[in-house]
Order: sequence, then C-alpha cells, then structure tokens
Amino acid sequence: MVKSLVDSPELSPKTSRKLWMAAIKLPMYSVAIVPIATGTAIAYRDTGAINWSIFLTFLVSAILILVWENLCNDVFDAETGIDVNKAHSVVNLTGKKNVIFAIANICLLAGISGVLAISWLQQDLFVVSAIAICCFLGYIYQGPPFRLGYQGLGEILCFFAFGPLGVSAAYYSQAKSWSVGSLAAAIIVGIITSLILFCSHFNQVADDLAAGKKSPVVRLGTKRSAQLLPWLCGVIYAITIAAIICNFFPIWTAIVLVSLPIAWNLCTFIGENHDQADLLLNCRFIAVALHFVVGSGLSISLIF
Ligand SMILES: C/C(=C\COP(=O)(O)OP(=O)(O)O)CCC[C@H](C)CCC[C@H](C)CCCC(C)C
Ligand SMILES: O=C(O)C1=CC(=O)c2ccccc2C1=O
Repeated sequence: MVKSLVDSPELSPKTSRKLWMAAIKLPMYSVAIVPIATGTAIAYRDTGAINWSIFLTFLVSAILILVWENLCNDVFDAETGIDVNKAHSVVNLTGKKNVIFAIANICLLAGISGVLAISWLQQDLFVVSAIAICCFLGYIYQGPPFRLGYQGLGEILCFFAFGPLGVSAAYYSQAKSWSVGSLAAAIIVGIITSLILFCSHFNQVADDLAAGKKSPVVRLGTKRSAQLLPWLCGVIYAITIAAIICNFFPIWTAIVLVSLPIAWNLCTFIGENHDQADLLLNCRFIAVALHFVVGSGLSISLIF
C-alpha cells in the first residue's frame, strides 16, 4: 500500500500544485505529437493531401498511449521501490496504485481503439501493428518481468518506438506506403526523443544505483555521459544536412538549425553541472524544448 502525499498535512496547496504539474509533465507530451506530425507532413509532401480525421485521431491516440506509458511507469516504479524519493509520482501523490493502473489501461484501450479505427478505415493492418509493437516496447521498458530500462536499454527502445515505428506508422496512415524521406526524418525524431530519456537520467543516478537500475548515465558515469551529449546533438544536425544535400528534405529544412542555441544550452548546462543532481531535475525539459523546435522545424519545412 502506497501512502498518499496528498493527505499529508505538511503539504501546502502551492507545493501540491507544483508536484502535480511535475507529475503530469505536460510539455513531455510533445514527444507523442512530433512523430505523428512529421510522418503526416512527409506524406503531404509526397501525396499533396492530408486526411485530417486520420491525423487528429492518430494524434489523440498517441497522446493517450503516452499517458498509459507514463502512468504505468509510476505504477511499476512504485513496485520496484525506485520512486521512494520521487514526490512527483502520480502513485505517490494519490496513494492509489490500483486506480492509477486502471486509468492507465483505459487510456491504452482508448488509444489502441483510435489506431484500430484508422487501420479499419484503410482496410490494412500496418498502422495498428506498428503501434502495437510501440506499446510492446513501452511495456518491456518498465513492466515485469522485462524491465529493460533497468538494463540501460530504454534509449534504444525509445528510438525505435518514437522514430522508425511511430513516424512510419503516421506516414503510412496518410500515404498507405513507405518512403526513404520518412525514414531519414524518423531517424532524426528517434535520436532526439532518446536524447530526452538520456538527459532525464542525470538527476536520478543515486536512486537508480540504489535500486539496481543501470541507466546509460549510471553505466558511463555522469562526466562521460555529459561529454557524449554534443556528439549526439551533432549527429542530429549532420543527418539533417546530409538529407538536405541528398534531396530527401527541401532546403527549408535548414530551419532546424535555429535550435542550435538550445542544443548549446543543453550541452553546456549538463556539462558544467553533470554531478549536481538537484540542478539537473529540469534539464530534461531543455531536451524537450530542443526536440520540439527540431520536430516543428522538420514538420513545417516539409509541408512547403
Ligand atoms: C516513461 C518513459 C520514461 C520515464 O523513464 P524513467 O523511469 O527513467 O523516469 P521517471 O520514473 O523519473 O519518470 C518513456 C519510455 C519510452 C519507452 C522506451 C517507449 C514508449 C513507447 C510509447 C508507448 C509509444 C508511443 C509512440 C507513439 C508515436 C504512438
Ligand atoms: O518522465 C520522463 O522523464 C519521460 C517521460 C516520457 O514520456 C518520455 C517519452 C520519451 C522520451 C523520454 C521521456 C521521459 O524522459
């Protein structure tokens, strides 16, 4: 039985509101929007048409599936004990693990139903199959008996779910085919989404070590992980430029370079404070901002 923080007398309404905002992490939901928007934008570029009902259904479904993933993350982390010091866990805030698990599964059902409706409309199983695989990857990241995130494999799962699978499914939902351009965009979206997960592990090293979670930051150490960041960002810009040169993307996609100051900020902030867990709690949101600007730049430029 998890003890609820909400009923705690020493928690002021202001602190409680702050904890709820941190637990809900609204900005993080752009990670569900970007692959759908990017896949749809490339399909529009290739076919000249957008089916808005499919786009909106896919968007809402992707958000619901991510709500499932995040609520389950709090449920499963409550079971392993890794979240004992995490006040901004929905399970710790409410103390109602089973209710949260039930809500999570309702969101999953609703999300999968939306994607199933798209497949039914297309009379083709590709979209629902790709998203079912994404959900499977999301489950094995954190759920028993797999918990592959505890072995440091989360970033790889994240790359495939939000990159090649998510973007290709969105492309296919509009174009009913595949394209090399959508694969190049999928790789960029996948890497930058995994970068968010990688950054989110910097402030959790002590809790992860105590619970036996070998995240990439635990495995490499905070210093070497911080040194890796500029290379990861560099790869994103290198693929973008290569895709423009190879004509997979239009010249307008160079607008992605406006995100360079955010990438610089992320790398220097983590580089200077890599072992200061308290300062790094919100560094994942700098990575989210980078993801959002790169993803929006990519999607918008592909429409023109
Ligand atoms: C829940 C995730 C990260 C939280 O990680 P962690 O436990 O380290 O952190 P906190 O406990 O402090 O929050 C994200 C995990 C991503 C996962 C590997 C893949 C998820 C796939 C989604 C279900 C697919 C959605 C794709 C969409 C395009 C339909
Ligand atoms: O809570 C988090 O730190 C994350 C939540 C989430 O949904 C997500 C999705 C994709 C990449 C990273 C993350 C998180 O880090």
